[in-house]
Amino acid sequence: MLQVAINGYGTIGKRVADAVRQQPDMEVLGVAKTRPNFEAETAIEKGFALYAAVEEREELFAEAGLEIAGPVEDLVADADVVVDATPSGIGAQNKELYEEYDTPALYQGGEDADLTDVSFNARSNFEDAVDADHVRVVSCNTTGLSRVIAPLREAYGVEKVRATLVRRGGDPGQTSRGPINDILPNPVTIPSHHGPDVETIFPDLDIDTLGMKVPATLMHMHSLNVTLEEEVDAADVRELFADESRLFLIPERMDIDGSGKLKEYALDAGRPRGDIWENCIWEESVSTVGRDCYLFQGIHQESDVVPENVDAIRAVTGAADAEESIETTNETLGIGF
Ligand SMILES: NC(=O)C1=CN([C@@H]2O[C@H](COP(=O)(O)OP(=O)(O)OC[C@H]3O[C@@H](n4cnc5c(N)ncnc54)[C@H](OP(=O)(O)O)[C@@H]3O)[C@@H](O)[C@H]2O)C=CC1
Ligand SMILES: O=C(OP(=O)(O)O)[C@H](O)COP(=O)(O)O
Repeated sequence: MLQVAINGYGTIGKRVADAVRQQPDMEVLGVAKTRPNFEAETAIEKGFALYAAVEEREELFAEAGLEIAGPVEDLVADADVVVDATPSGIGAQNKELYEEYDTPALYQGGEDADLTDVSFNARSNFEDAVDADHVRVVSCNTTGLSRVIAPLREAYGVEKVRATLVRRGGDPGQTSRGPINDILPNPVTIPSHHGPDVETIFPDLDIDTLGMKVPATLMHMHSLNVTLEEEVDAADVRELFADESRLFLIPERMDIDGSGKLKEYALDAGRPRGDIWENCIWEESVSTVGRDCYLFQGIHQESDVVPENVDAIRAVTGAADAEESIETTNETLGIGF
């Protein structure tokens, strides 16, 4: 059994912890936090060993009646792999700690690409992360773009990708985020960081991305134009996507017209926290004009990177190959509506 440490138990960390717990070949050794808020309480209620990420704050947990298993150093020392899911920039500060204990580490998309040798997307470059010591699981948006680009490249070749990303302003719990009543070019400079980030997965890809932020919390929305190297019927592209386990083609008959109904569907389907691990591509939007392919997809920012983290754990520990890992992760989490 792989012993997995989760350092940073917030939006991503708590989801990764639950997903790891469902795997037959790994278990959660413990989770680390800096303060005894509601997430610390639920971690304890779920039976996760809770470690103090900052030694001086350990007594705050005792004052709140929460039992601490030890300092984060103990957790890192005893783990086979650590998933760092701390806020952007903190992962870079933690790298020294993981190196000190010689524990392989995964970082999240908020960290700079040059923090690690490998940026990871299970469908696209699992092998690059095999036995690596430091791997960055790319951001929710980059994951969403990579999952679509990989099969298109393999099947038809891709000349150029142009993507406009309509980004949710913040997660549902991020009460300090905005905009509240505006539409922001964000970043206003072009390309947005997403294009170069996708190139960490596909170094020779020609891609331009533009970003915006809107007053929404549920999901991101991508408008994609991919110029292929050959003319293809839209029906063939739809078939290609239908074979991809982490792409959900929303059928017209479902009458799902946006992120709100997608989330409602996920909740109705019994998904934990209403999570949607798959890219949600509107089937009717998949169109071709000559060599240009177009589509709209919704990306659930809080959860699409969760299965990717589980697969990255297997990659860095050499526990399984891509096909086996993706299959196990999909089956255990229930990926595929
Ligand atoms: N949310 C999203 O949509 C996505 C986020 N990401 C990336 O994932 C990473 C984490 O983001 P997210 O989960 O949203 O962030 P959150 O703020 O929700 O969670 C981060 C957690 O880390 C804890 N933390 C803070 N400082 C430390 C520390 N020094 N050591 C250990 N834990 C600490 C915080 O807990 P405490 O209360 O104890 O301070 C908090 O619960 C970022 O790189 C982000 O860019 C990637 C894809 C999507
Ligand atoms: O990695 C994300 O988005 P991004 O790919 O647009 O940077 C996550 O949705 C987190 O974004 P945030 O930096 O707005 O919290």
